[in-house]
Order: sequence, then C-alpha cells, then structure tokens
Amino acid sequence: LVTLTCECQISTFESTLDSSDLSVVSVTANGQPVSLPSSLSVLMVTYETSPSATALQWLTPEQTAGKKHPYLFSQCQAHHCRSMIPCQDTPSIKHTYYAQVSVPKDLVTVMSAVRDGQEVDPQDSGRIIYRFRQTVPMPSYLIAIVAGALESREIGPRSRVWSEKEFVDKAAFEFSETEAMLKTAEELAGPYVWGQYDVLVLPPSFPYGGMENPCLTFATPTLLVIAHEISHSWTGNLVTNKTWEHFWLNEGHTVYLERMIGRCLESEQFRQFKAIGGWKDLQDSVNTFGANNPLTNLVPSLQDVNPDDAFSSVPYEKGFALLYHLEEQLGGPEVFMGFVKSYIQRFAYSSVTTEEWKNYLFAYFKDKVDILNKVDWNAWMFTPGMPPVKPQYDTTMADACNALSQRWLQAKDQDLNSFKQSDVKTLSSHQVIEFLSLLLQEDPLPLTHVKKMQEVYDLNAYMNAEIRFRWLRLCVRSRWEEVVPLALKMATDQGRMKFTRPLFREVFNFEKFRDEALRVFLAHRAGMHPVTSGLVSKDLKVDVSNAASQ
Ligand SMILES: CC/C=C\C/C=C\C[C@@H](O)/C=C/C=C/C=C\[C@@H](O)CCCC(=O)O
Ligand SMILES: [Zn+2]
Repeated sequence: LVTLTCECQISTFESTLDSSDLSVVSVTANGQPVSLPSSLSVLMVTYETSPSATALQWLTPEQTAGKKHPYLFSQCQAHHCRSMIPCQDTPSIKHTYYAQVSVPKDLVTVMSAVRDGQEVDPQDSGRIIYRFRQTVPMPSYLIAIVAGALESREIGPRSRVWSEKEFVDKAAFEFSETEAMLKTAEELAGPYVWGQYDVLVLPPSFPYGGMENPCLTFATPTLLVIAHEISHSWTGNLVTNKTWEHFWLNEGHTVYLERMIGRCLESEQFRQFKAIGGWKDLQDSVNTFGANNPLTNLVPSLQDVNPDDAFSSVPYEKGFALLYHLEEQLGGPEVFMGFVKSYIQRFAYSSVTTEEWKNYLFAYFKDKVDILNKVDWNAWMFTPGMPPVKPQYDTTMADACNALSQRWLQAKDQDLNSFKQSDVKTLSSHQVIEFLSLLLQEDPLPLTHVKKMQEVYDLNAYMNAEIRFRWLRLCVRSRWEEVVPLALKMATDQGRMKFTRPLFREVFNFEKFRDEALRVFLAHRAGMHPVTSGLVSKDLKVDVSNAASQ
C-alpha cells in the first residue's frame, strides 16, 4: 500500500477537478464537508485509486529483478494523472506541488520533485514517510512517483541514478555523461531551473524509452542516451504545449535541442546522421497511420481522439524537420539556436500554442519575414503525410550504411558469398541501426538473404535493443519462421511500445503465426502496463470488452 498526500494549487479558471477510476471517500473545505462550487482555500479530497488506474503499474515481486518486493511506477502523460490524483489534468495549467508518501520501510519512494526529508511514519513504525517539494510550476502530466526496493548512486554534482540494486552500478556507468550533457544543454538553452537531475532506471515493462519527469527522468534499460530527456527540462517542462494538439512544440524542439547537444559533444556530421535516421522514423509512422491520416498532421485535431492513440514519431520528426528547414532558411544552426533559446526565455513557466510560437518566430526574425512568408505553413502544419520539403542532410556517416544496404537489396542468390563479417566490423552501433532501417524501408529481402546475413553477421547475437528490434522485424517480414519466437520474446520480455507494438504487428501480419501472436499476447496481457496492453489489443484487433472471458 502506498499512501500519497499531495498538495497543489487549483486554478480558479477551471473550477472542476479531473478524475478517472478514483473512489472518492470524502471532500472537505477548510475542514468542513463541502458541496462544490464554494469559496474555499483548502480542499481536501480523500480517495483511493483503482487497480485499473491507467497511470499506474503495480508489479508483483516476481515481475521485478530482485523478486522480493513489489514495485509501483506512474506514467501520466498525456492525461492519466487523473487516475492517480484528482487534478486539473491539462497542460494549460501549471502548479507547484508538495507531497508526503508513506510506504513500508523496506521500500524507497521517489517523485518528480526535490527530496525534502524522510521520517518513520508516526502512525506505523513499519512504514517510512518521504517528503517531496516541487517549487517550479509544472503541468499535472509531469507528476510522477516510483516505489520499490530502490538504491541510488551519485553520478554528478546534481544527479543520482536510482534502480533496483541489480542494475544500479551498471546504470551509474551508462549515465556517467549526465553532467556533461546538462552543462552543454545549459550553454545552449539557458540555466537548468529544476535543481536536481536524477535518473530512474525502471523495470523493462515501462512503456516508453524515457519520460522527462522533472528532477527524476524515468528511463528503461533499453534507452541508449538521455540527451532527449535532459533537453525536455527546457522544451516541454519549462515551455509546455498548451494542449496536446501542440505536442510538436514539446517534442520537435526537444529533438532539435537533443541533436544540438549531439553536435556539441560529437559532431555536426553526427547531428546530420541522426536527422537522416529520424526522417525514416517519420516515414515509418506515416506508413503505419497512412499518408492521408490527419493524425500525421504536425498539428492534428484531437477532438474525440485519445492522445495515446495519436502518439507517433510525427510530432518528434516532422517537428524537427520543420525546425531544421527554418534553420537552413534563416541562417544556420547558431542563428536558429539563438531563436530557440530566446523562445524558451520568452515562454518559460507558461504553456503555448503553435500560433503563439509562430508569432514569436516572425517577431524574432522581423528582418526575414519575406523568407518566412515563403514557407508553406499549411503544408507543414495542417496537411497529412511527409513534409513538403526534404532537407538535404549530410550523408558522410550514412554513406557506408547506404552502400551496404544497396549491395544486399541488389544481390542475387549467386552473389551471397560476397558478403563477409568484415562488412559490419567498421560500422558503429548507430550505423548498424541505420543499415537495418534502410532495409526495412524496402520490400522484404528473400529468405536466402536474411539467412546469409545471420550466417555472416550473427545479428541474433546483438543485444542492443534498437538493433535487435529492427533485425527481428526484417526476419519476420522475410517469413523466417524460426525467428518468430525470438520476436515474440522481445515483444514480451520488455514493454517499450516503440518495440513491443511493431513486433506484435509483424508477427500478426505473418498469417501463419497470427494465432500465435494472439495467444502470446493474451497470455502476457495481465502483466503488461495498462496503456501498452490497451494499444496492443487495438493493434491485434482483440475485443477487450470480453477480456474477462479470454
Ligand atoms: C499528436 C500527438 C498528440 C498527443 C500525444 C501526447 C501524448 C501521448 C501519450 O501517449 C504519451 C506519450 C509519452 C511519451 C513519453 C516519452 C517519449 O519521448 C518516448 C518516445 C518513444 C520511445 O522512445 O519509447
Ligand atoms: Zn520527448
């Protein structure tokens, strides 16, 4: 049992509190029972969450690495906070918060706030109360909590890494560049205002690669770098999309800033290379939704649309592509990063719309309005499909990937002996990912080719999640039957939707194994994150209304 007491201001502009699945026990104002609306200064809502709360995943000890203690984590973006706390669950409202959490004493709890002490629970010596204080106003979707058998290690002057003890030393090593990235981001975007920057490495069922919860980035073991989550400390967490239709403001600017960090810490060619990969991720999302699907608009209408159903690479990569296009038109990276830094300073601590962003862009570049008026804004923002302009990215780091993928795509069976292990020896992990992404954009390779690729490159042995994910998709598309169990294993051993959903879809689309995909999903559904199980149900056309009977 986790008891959370959370205090946050209520904006009088919206006099209702959102809730989902909450069992409200009582509501009092200034200590007296109340019927809303009333002139109140302190509203206390005593409630319980439901086992089906979509913001929360409760793990049994068996689902954790340590196997001894239960585990709880939250994921509130976009609108799941209301299933954890009665709140004004909209990114247009920002508030500070103070929380006290009581947990059994063999568990540790951390939140998206600065830790403010702990003490034995005066009402139960077997429990500990942890206190948290978030003094920077933020939207409800960034309220986050984790409770488990957690340990931490210091990884920088303002950073610790948290996880179960089985992962904590490895995580400390993997996130050792955190302070260097924070300093680089501050040079680019301005001061880091949140105080602490900790990283939590969660169990593999967490549905996203990372989540930018302030003071405590959530990350899965499959996440390679946290430059994206660090960048959200400015774009998304400090300057926030006013509604989810403007999600691209959060994600497009964050990808832009993330890749600027890559330019500083690696090279401009590395930034260009990541942009090339991002364009393919965008193409993948457009292919999955359909090129005429209005959810591939940069600014879609979400009327009667669940944001979880609308989520894709579009706000990330079409958003980045627009900002990169503007960078090219307006004077290059230093000039445009100057605008981004100014935009952050202008709208810090507030929530913005695309129109407000565009008005500021025109004001900032008042001497280049003739250039801005030549941009096809309607095509970029309110038209489905791929962007109207494809930037000419530098292909220096991509050329080797292109050349090798073309050799495989053009090879006849009699050419297969020309491939050697040395083909990939000089490729970085990033380049192997790009090589496989290129192949996934084409028609499936013949089965003879993927079997030869395994023989010479041994890609089954790669445990890098981004590589393994793409390799398994390639094999299933080429109808390699013996790979299907490996694909379903990766789809269920971890729960990052970026991997789990496409892997289940690939097997589901392999007609001979459709029933196997359904059987494996139904066998694992109860232990999956509620959002993941809901979306995979839709992908596999499982009728959730009769879930109990299946
Ligand atoms: C146009 C889309 C409109 C609204 C979508 C807003 C929220 C969608 C909701 O599903 C929450 C998404 C949370 C994402 C969290 C972290 C991502 O950056 C992870 C990206 C994918 C990955 O790396 O796993
Ligand atoms: Zn993001």
